[in-house]
Amino acid sequence: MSLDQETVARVLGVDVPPLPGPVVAVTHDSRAVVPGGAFVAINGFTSRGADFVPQALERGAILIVAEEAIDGAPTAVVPSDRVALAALATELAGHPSYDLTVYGVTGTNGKTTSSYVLHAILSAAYGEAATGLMTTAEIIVGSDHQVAVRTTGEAPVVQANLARMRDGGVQHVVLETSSHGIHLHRVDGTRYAAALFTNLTRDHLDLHGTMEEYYRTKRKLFEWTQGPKLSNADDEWGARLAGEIEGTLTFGVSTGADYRIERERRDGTGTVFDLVTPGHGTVSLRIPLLGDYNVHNVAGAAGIALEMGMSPDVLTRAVRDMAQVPGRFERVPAAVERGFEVVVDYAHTDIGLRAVLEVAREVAGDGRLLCVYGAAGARDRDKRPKMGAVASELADVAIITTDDAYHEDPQEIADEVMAGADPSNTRIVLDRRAAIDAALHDAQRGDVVVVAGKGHERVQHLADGDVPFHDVTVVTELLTGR
Ligand SMILES: CC(=O)N[C@H]1[C@@H](OP(=O)(O)OP(=O)(O)OC[C@H]2O[C@@H](n3ccc(=O)[nH]c3=O)[C@H](O)[C@@H]2O)O[C@H](CO)[C@@H](O)[C@@H]1O[C@H](C)C(=O)N[C@@H](C)C(=O)N[C@H](CCC(=O)O)C(=O)O
Ligand SMILES: Nc1ncnc2c1ncn2[C@@H]1O[C@H](COP(=O)(O)OP(=O)(O)OP(=O)(O)O)[C@@H](O)[C@H]1O
Repeated sequence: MSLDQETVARVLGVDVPPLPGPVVAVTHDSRAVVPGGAFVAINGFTSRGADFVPQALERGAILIVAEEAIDGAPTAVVPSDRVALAALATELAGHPSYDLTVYGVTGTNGKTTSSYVLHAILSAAYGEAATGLMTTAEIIVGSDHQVAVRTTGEAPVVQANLARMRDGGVQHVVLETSSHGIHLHRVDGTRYAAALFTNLTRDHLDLHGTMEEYYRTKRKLFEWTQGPKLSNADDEWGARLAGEIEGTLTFGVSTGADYRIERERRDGTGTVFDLVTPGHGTVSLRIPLLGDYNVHNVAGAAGIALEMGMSPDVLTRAVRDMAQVPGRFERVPAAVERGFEVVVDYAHTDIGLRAVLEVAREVAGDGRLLCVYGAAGARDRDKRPKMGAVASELADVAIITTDDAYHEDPQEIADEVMAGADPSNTRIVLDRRAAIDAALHDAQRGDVVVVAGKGHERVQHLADGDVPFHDVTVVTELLTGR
């Protein structure tokens, strides 16, 4: 689709300079401009889009959109660059969300897992070809899986993917919606048919300033959604959300929850629990996932599915048979043959690490728990010693290694983690492959090895550049000698 000058002016609500032809595409990145495209020059956190206008023009941009006039460039001056980006991207894509049923999932933790669970239920109900998923880990369109870059991509990415889904025959889409996505207008123009809120804990305050602002940002998703809305009754902010947004139902173990979790218990490699529902009585669910938090993730997704008219039978089958979520307590099959477990998990904070190690400790039973982990560079240094303390407390053997160090020195990061650790059960092996190898050599029958921090990710970001690295692949290679 392309947009003539009149349409661009209508969509942006401002005057647009004469154009040599229709606008065929829009982007916020000068490096991605195509001839006949529009470039939205965003005033970013670190650089000014205006500085990239010459490059955009060189690449064939016919329109610049910015919050201020730019000398020598055909500019439409708009009140908000990011709002304009989303408006043009949505119009160019033909408002795809209006032809789809979009399920939004938000919250600090559990978004990706809940999104995968909901996607599994939708696939069981409507068929794989009719379902799509956009998460931190993957973008799935029918049977096509692609590794994702952002949780919620920039508006042109979100809209292009929704359009691709619509054009490919998809009808039901789960859209993991981060607070960055909402705050930075990446999902403006997207119509949500249903919304799920998992929980809210301290995070991303660099962007939102206060917890109150962080909460209000997430709440917008519920303000936009016309259809079923479900929130976590066991979470302070989730309970508040249900009280503030009319028509919001709740899930959780709390007595008053509309979808109530009861009789949760471990069952071999999974968990069994009852979901007491408002419309379908008690539904017994068996899930191949461990940990209380996953029972919450499944309960939320299940509640949304039932509210959207899916049957308890489909739901029960779907969650029983669901595949592993990439990088979330993902068990590596090659280890099982050796008589121990290797679990790859995305936990990259002290809270996440504690959650995963507690579950792994239960799985290990009388066996030992080994943990390979590290802290990322370029962000939140406070958590480093805390991660060290948690790993020493819960694991028998802890190996600190390199995560995404970015521009920082991996040794210095490791030393900061070590400062909180107990040196009697912790050592540093900076090379991530060597650290994993050391843990695998040490592991014996009945032990559990947790490789934490990078989950589904396929790249390690280091000062010298990006290096391909995928924990599950590396573990498999080391175990099978390939
Ligand atoms: C903190 C944050 O969200 N930053 C976003 C912000 O970056 P920024 O303002 O620093 O951008 P900038 O580098 O100053 O550049 C300004 C503009 O110049 C453009 N540019 C830049 C260089 C160039 O050569 N040409 C060019 O046109 C950039 O595309 C950008 O539009 O605007 C950029 C584009 O508009 C985003 O890509 C970028 O996301 C960065 C990459 C990021 O890491 N975001 C993370 C924190 C994020 O969004 N995470 C959430 C998940 C959170 C969670 O749940 O854990 C997510 O949804 O993924
Ligand atoms: N409901 C939950 N409550 C608390 N912790 C959780 C919950 N679900 C998952 N976790 C922990 O957080 C980690 C990340 O889970 P998940 O990817 O589902 O969350 P997320 O919100 O999508 O986070 P991200 O956007 O960073 O991927 C898991 O590996 C697990 O350790």
